[in-house]
Amino acid sequence: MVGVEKYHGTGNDFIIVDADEEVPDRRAFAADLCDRETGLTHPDALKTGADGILFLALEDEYSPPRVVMTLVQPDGSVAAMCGNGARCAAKWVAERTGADVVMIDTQAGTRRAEIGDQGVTIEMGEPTFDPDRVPVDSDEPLVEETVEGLSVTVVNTGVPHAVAFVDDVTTVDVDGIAPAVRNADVFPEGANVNFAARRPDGGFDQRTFERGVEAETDSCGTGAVAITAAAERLGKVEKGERIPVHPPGGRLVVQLTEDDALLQGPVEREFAGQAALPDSQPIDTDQDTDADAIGDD
Ligand SMILES: N[C@@H](CCC[C@H](N)C(=O)O)C(=O)O
Repeated sequence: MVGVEKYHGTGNDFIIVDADEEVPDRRAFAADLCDRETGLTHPDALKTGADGILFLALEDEYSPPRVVMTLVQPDGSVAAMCGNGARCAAKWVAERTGADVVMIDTQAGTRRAEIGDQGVTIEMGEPTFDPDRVPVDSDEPLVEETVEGLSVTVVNTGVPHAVAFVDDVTTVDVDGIAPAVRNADVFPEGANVNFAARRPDGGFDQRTFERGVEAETDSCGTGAVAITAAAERLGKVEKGERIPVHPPGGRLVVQLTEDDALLQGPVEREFAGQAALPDSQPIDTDQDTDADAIGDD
């Protein structure tokens, strides 16, 4: 059995596993436990399954403490970054160490997180529209360009995102529209697909179809930052403003600075328990289970 905990950030839910646990096949483990019908459940679980598994390697000899975060998604892919996952990881470290600042090592870079009265705030790095860095198969940034019939602005906020501004997110057929955009040839590594609509409070409603989950999720932190960055690029908001972004699972706040983006919101711990390895995964104590042992898909 493997010790697991469950956290969520505005409904984007993650199973957290200490990287010291023996999990020989992380992809199979993620597919098994994240399944929304048959995956991990518990009396205190808000939902069966999860949007991914965070394998966390705590390095508490540092001050502030550091943690190496590896997100394995339900389809077995490893995402370079996850805004809500990183916020959950920061809270997990804070609960173990008492620290209110945590450094999170991700494949997209090291990110600083602060745990406080307003929830967990993470420095997400500077969003980029550079076609080589999103990446997109184009010489120019994609700003209000049509992809598979949808007008999108494309930005990397740790992972690639396409953002479509619409009048009302509630009427969008996300499952009908997003998969073709997510898989469009112009995105060599795929893209997450976001729909955003202006709110009277100056913020945005958000719905996101996530790569790796291959479904709409209740929240996406890198998506909230992508919406705000695209809005700034299009002159809808300004740097320095605190922009409320409302995914179906709650409320996030994004603030763009000259060279960074702050993402803030609540994080909840649901439960701790044990999970069985899939039948094909006998524990082999000789196997390497370092975070690096699993590569990008
Ligand atoms: N939900 C995450 C994003 C996770 C990564 C994404 N699915 C991808 O593969 O790019 C977030 O909160 O940012």
